[in-house]
Amino acid sequence: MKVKKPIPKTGGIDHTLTLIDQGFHFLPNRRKELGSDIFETRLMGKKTICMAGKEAAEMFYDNTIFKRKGAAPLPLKKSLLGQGGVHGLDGELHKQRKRMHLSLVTPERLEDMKNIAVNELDAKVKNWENKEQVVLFDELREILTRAGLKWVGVPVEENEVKDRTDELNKMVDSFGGSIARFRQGKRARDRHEKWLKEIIKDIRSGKIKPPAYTSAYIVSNHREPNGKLLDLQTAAVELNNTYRPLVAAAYFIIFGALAFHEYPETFKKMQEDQDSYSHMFSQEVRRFYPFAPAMAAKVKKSFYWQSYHFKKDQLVVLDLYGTNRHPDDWESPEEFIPERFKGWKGSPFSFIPQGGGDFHIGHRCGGEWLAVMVMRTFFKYLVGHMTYELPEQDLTFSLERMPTIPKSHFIIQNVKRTKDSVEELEQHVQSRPVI
Ligand code: HEM
Repeated sequence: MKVKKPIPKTGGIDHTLTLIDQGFHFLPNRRKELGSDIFETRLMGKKTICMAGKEAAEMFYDNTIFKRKGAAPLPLKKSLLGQGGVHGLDGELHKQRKRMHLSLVTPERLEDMKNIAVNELDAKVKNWENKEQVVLFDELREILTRAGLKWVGVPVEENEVKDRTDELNKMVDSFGGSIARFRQGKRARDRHEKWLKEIIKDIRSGKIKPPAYTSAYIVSNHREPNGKLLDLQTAAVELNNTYRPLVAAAYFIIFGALAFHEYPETFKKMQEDQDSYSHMFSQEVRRFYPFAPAMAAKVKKSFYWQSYHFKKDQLVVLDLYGTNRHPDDWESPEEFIPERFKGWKGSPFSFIPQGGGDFHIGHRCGGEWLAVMVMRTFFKYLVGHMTYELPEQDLTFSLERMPTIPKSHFIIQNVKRTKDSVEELEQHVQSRPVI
């Protein structure tokens, strides 16, 4: 007979409101209080095991013992993720769908994205020269929306860009427990999916002909293991999954710009970009600054791990933010040190800002290379292709809000474009693995 070790428990009845209140602090605070990387609590009325650290992540991403069906809360699916998409699939269906997603991010297509995105940025910077002030976060979200839609081959009229940007922003900003933001995110998703469904219909009927290498073409024509096309609703969710998350990179780009300001030595190092500094810096931005707090899965079949019992259908939450800062795996985790990634040979389970483990057979984010590449290119642009000043503003960000961003949204002024072309950035080939 196995000897069961009790999992430490939080007191109280249900901690959903505490989670909403404490945001990124919730899981680390409970772990500290209980002196344990694993604890049991109650969230949204359900008993939930929460855990952090490399070993816990390795177990969490083992899809022979964990499943995603029924794990993500319904509000998250109605606003941020969509219903019926790859995030919630298991087994063969997941593998098949994931292959479709990974087929979209070939090295050539990553380079395409880099070039599209940096040209969109460059075009905007020309306008910024004539503006008194620019709210960088808001502008970046529009730039990435434009770039994402162009890259996936979805046609968008100039007069639609504002609406499409607003919809993606609201979806991405919808998690974290605020009812108002959830409602906005859900309405935005409904509108956006309705628009996408018409486009997919037109692609299927041949009225719109995107190139065969684009997401618009591939997702519209993808067939399920049963040989059928994806139903329209699921196709809209999956097509959206191929560019919506790019908007999340805007959060990290702003945090990188904040790091240039708070750690001025990094600005100079980025200009020199020795030893792929831009890569190390982007990795450290993703490790150090908060975006995705945690992921949820359910136990597929009962098992023991370190003498703790995991019962079938038990809800389990992995602390992504806390794992990226776990003292067992990171030296001085609370310090911003890009050089820690020099020749980094760490574990795919200790550095998990976009999920952990394997891209192909597991749920690790399919857009990680793409996000890092766009981040690197934008950081290089910020230090080498333009100059700007920061006026007085509130650059603090609250760890109680999920997702979070500096309160001022990062205002810049006196913008000058300092190079005539972005050719140098286009030629800087970056599509290398990130893990
Ligand atoms: C900074 C930007 C991004 C962040 C923070 C981010 C974060 C994440 C996270 C936390 C997951 C869930 C991992 C899990 O289920 O355990 C995920 C999954 C996923 N992401 Fe991203 N992501 C980003 C960019 C992208 C981009 C640009 C794309 C597409 C081009 C993308 C496509 C996906 C897909 C398809 C999945 C589902 C993987 C699966 O369930 O197998 N992501 N991402």
